[in-house]
Amino acid sequence: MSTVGKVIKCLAAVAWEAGKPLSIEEIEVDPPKAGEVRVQITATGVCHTDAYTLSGKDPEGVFPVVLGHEGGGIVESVGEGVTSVKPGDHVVPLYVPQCKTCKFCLNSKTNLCQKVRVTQGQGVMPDGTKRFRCKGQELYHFMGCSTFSQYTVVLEISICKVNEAAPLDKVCLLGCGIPTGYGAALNTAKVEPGSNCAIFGLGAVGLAVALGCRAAGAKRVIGVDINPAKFEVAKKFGVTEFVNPKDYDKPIQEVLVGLTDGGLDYTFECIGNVSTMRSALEACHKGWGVSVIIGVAGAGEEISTRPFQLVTGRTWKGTAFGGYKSRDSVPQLVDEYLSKKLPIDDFVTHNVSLKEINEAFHLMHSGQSIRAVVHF
Ligand SMILES: NC(=O)C1=CN([C@@H]2O[C@H](COP(=O)(O)OP(=O)(O)OC[C@H]3O[C@@H](n4cnc5c(N)ncnc54)[C@H](OP(=O)(O)O)[C@@H]3O)[C@@H](O)[C@H]2O)C=CC1
Ligand SMILES: N[C@@H](CCC(=O)N[C@@H](CSC=O)C(=O)NCC(=O)O)C(=O)O
Ligand SMILES: [Zn+2]
Ligand SMILES: [Zn+2]
Repeated sequence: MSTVGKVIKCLAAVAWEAGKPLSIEEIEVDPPKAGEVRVQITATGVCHTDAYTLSGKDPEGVFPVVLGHEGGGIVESVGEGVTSVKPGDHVVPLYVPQCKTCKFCLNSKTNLCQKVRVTQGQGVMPDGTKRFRCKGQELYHFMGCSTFSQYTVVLEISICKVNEAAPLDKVCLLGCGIPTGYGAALNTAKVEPGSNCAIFGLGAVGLAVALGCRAAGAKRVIGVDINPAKFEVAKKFGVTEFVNPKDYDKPIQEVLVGLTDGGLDYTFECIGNVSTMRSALEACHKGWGVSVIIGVAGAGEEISTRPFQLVTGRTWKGTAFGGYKSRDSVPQLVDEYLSKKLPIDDFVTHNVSLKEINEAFHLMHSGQSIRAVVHF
C-alpha cells in the first residue's frame, strides 16, 4: 500500500533531553511539503557533533530532537516542485545545503549556503514547522537532516542523488566526516606536494584529513592523539609519524616545532578543544604556516593566542564540510569511492542496529571506533 501523502509511523532514536541516552520510539513523520523530500534512511554514521549536541554544549541544541546528519537512504516521496530527485533514488542528506541561488552559493570562495541557515539552526523547516511527532509532542529537526529515524523529511536543496552502485551503509559517511577532513586538506588548506602536516585528533575527521594530505602529496603527516591505539590504524590512512602529548612534559607545539625544523606547513585541529586549537596554530612554521580549525567547541569557549603568532606570518582558518559545495561534490566523491580512489570502507569499524545506537556513542567516546554505522 502506498505511503505517499500519508503520515508514516516508524522507529527513531529520540533525544528527549541533553545528557540522556537516546530512546527508541515510534514516531510519526509527515508527508513532504513543497520543496521537501521524504527519505527512508537505511544507514547512518554517528559523528562527534551528534554527541556534542546531545551533551548540551551546543548553543543551538534544542530538545526533544531527532539527531543524526551522516545518513544514506532512498527517496519515498517528494513534495510539490521537487525536480532533482524522485522516489526510489538513492540519496545522501546534506547539512550544508546548496540552493545555487544565494550570494554564498554564487561565490566560489565559500560552500556555506545561507538560504535556510537560520531555521535549520532553530531545528525547524523554513516555514517554522516540524515534520516529526512522538507521544503527542513535536520533535525538532537537526542540522536539516535528522538521520536517526527510519524516515525523515529534508529540503530538496539539502539532498543529492548518488550512484546506486554505491552501498548506502558506506557512502552515508560522505554526509559529514570524510568530506570534512578530506576537503579541509584539499580545499581549505590547499596542501602542496612535499608539505609537512600535523593532525590533532585521529578520529574519522582527522583520518580523512590524512587521506587528503597524502592525496595532495604531503611528505610528513604527523598524527597527534592521546590514544596510542589510534596510531596503528592511522598508518593505513597515510599518517607517517605519531606524537602522543602525554609522552612529553612540555607543550606539544614546542615538541612539534622541534621535530620539524621550525614548525609545520599545515596543521589541522580535529578534536573541538580550544587548547589544542592554540597548540595547532603555534605548531605552525613562522612566516607561512596555516592552521585549520575543524573541531567544534562548546558554548562559551573561545580561542586565544598571542597576536604575535599571526603578526609573524601564521594563518588561522576554519572549515565546515571541508569547503565542498555539497550537492555538486558529494556525487563526485561517491564516484571516487566507486573507482577506489577514496577508501570509505576503512572508516567503518563497527556496525550496529538502530536499537543499539547508544552503543555507537559509547564506542566513539571510548575511542574504540572510527565510525560505527547504524543499520535500520
Ligand atoms: N567543521 C566541520 O564541518 C565538522 C566538525 N566536526 C568536529 O570535528 C571533531 C572531530 O570529529 P570526529 O572525528 O567525529 O571525532 P572523534 O571523537 O571520532 O575523534 C576525535 C579524536 O581526538 C582525540 N582526542 C581527544 N582529546 C584529545 C587531545 N587533547 N589531544 C589529542 N587528541 C585528542 C580522540 O581520542 P580518543 O580516541 O581517546 O577519544 C579521538 O581520536 C569534533 O569536534 C566534531 O564535532 C565533525 C564533522 C564536521
Ligand atoms: N551549532 C554549533 C555549531 C556547530 C558547527 O560548527 N557545525 C559545523 C558542522 S559540524 C558537523 O559535524 C558547521 O557546519 N558549521 C557551519 C554552520 O553554519 O553551522 C554552534 O552554534 O556553535
Ligand atoms: Zn558531523
Ligand atoms: Zn545557497
